Amino acid sequence: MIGNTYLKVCGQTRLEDAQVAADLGADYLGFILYPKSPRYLSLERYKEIAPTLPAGPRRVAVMVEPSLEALGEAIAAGFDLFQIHFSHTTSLETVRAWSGSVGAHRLWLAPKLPPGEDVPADWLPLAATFLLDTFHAGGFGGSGKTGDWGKFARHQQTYPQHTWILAGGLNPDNLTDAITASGARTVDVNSGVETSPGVKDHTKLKQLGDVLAKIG
Ligand SMILES: O=C(O)c1ccccc1NCC(=O)[C@H](O)[C@H](O)COP(=O)(O)O
Repeated sequence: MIGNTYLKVCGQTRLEDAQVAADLGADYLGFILYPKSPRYLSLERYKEIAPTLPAGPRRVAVMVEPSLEALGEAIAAGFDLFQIHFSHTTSLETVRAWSGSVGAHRLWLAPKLPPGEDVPADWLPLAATFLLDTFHAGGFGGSGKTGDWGKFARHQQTYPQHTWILAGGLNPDNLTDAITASGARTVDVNSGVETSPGVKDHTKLKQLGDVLAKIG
């Protein structure tokens, strides 16, 4: 936690970036196990670096519509939390199976919600945490574009028993406005603190830490 805000730094591929994020006070490190992502890290590579990753932050497996087998492999690799991106048309049965597999307390649901669509009430008991990312038709995450901060605020106010994570295009320049407008207590950063996909910009990360400390 930096100030009063929990921080996830996503798209980790390098030990040195994970260390800088941890030194800053990041609560979560995200590893994208999705081959189509430019920040893809194979599970094999994750297992290689896992023993030398900084001890503090919790490790989040970021997956897209995983099979139960793939989810099982991520569980076996020792991740703490499981962030699943998925189409809003995914069946309730599928979401229920993910929840049953990892447990609602370890599941972060990241639905790809088109503008105007809210999180369906049916999904709420299936995960303790929801990550609201920017909708972009061509992909599932890492868009670099900011989303609907008002929609985030409404969900967080309506369902305070859940943890809500704001994602999408956040960077040191817009973070203060984003937190003010959304009321987010947990934020996810990715391309806004990179020099290139999968490579974190240590100067921007430190700037981000300063911004969060100033917000308090
Ligand atoms: O970042 C990706 O490439 C990605 C691809 C597929 C699924 C998820 C992905 N990222 C997950 C995240 O949690 C990102 O941090 C989130 O989408 C925000 O990214 P950005 O807009 O770059 O800040």
